[in-house]
Amino acid sequence: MASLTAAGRIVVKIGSAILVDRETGALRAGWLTSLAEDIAWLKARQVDVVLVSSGSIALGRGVLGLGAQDLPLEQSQAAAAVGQIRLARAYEEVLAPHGITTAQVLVTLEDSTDRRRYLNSRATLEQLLSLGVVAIVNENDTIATDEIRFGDNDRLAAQIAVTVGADQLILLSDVDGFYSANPADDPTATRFDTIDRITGEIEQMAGDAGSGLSKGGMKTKLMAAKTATAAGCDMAITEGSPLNPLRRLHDGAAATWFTAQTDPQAARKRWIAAMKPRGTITLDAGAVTALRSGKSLLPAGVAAVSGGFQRGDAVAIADGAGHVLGHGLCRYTAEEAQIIKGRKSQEIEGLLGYPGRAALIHRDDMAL
Ligand SMILES: Nc1ncnc2c1ncn2[C@@H]1O[C@H](COP(=O)(O)OP(=O)(O)O)[C@@H](O)[C@H]1O
Ligand SMILES: N[C@@H](CCC(=O)OP(=O)(O)O)C(=O)O
Repeated sequence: MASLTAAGRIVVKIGSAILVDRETGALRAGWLTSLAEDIAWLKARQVDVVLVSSGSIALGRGVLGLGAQDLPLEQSQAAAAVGQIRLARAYEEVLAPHGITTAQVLVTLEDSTDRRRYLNSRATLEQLLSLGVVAIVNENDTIATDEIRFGDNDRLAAQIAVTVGADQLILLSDVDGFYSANPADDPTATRFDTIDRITGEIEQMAGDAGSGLSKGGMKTKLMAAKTATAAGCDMAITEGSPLNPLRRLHDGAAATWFTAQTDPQAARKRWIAAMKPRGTITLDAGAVTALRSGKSLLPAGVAAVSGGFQRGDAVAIADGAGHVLGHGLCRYTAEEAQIIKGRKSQEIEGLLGYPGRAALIHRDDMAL
């Protein structure tokens, strides 16, 4: 699981606590330089990288002398505005010596819930990736209100990972993984190497953030894991503060990996959809409605058959106007289908000389 260079696309989330020195409120410049080395190393191996970086509020509060206490919303938004410009510049400065161009992308929750905005942000990120640019994504704290905020970059990072179709999401945190209890409070807590399924029991183990600079804690990291893994993306939580954190993870540093869920049924449907159809089955109006409501295709609903397919071949499924609704695997040959089209299931045996199957295309074999 630890191989990062095997991934085509990685989203890396950098938490405030590892980017900003808690004592001084300053950016950890040496560490950021080492992160840039790791990113250049990944990109040299053809891995696309998107960064989701926290730290604007932590940096801004230092510049404005706002102290470490909880800030009212307007003050954290002002701190974010001051800190974000420094944050983006810092990434640009460390990545430019490697010949890497950076971009700043600020998003809000609405950008992922509104389909048009979602498609726009996806297109922009895709364009940046194809140009070799490393996007530095953060929440647009200055315009986000409490109701529409992600509020933590763990979930934002998972959303971005889904948006760009990443293979891996890596959360660089101040802890080296997910423990059976908050290790800051419970020294007997043990770390999970791998979590295949997030159960209620696992959720009970997640506590809040450890440092005053951070927001999410483990609760939001589990939410991120659910989003990412459901979309087929592996997610790791690892200690980010040592130098070269991505190389370390690649070399087997301690981490908790949440494994991507692969839904076999969904994967099968994608496979069917990608198959080249060997013929076309045209439906009558009743069959169109039945298929749309999730039913299998019976011979009675077939109006016409064309092509020369064998049993098990993929066929296009079309409506009476010739619009292709999807693909399916046909359980009969084209010749048999010609014979039984429009007929009731009870008639099949008499027509074909053997009992046959009730469905011409079973709903599990259909991708509409
Ligand atoms: N079950 C747990 N396992 C590990 N850490 C936990 C757990 N529950 C709560 N935590 C706390 O979560 C912190 C990491 O989250 P957070 O402070 O939000 O950091 P980040 O800046 O990386 O988002 C840890 O330092 C730890 O104190
Ligand atoms: N958008 C905020 C992110 C806050 C946040 O999620 O912090 P963290 O828990 O350290 O990842 C900022 O840049 O300060």
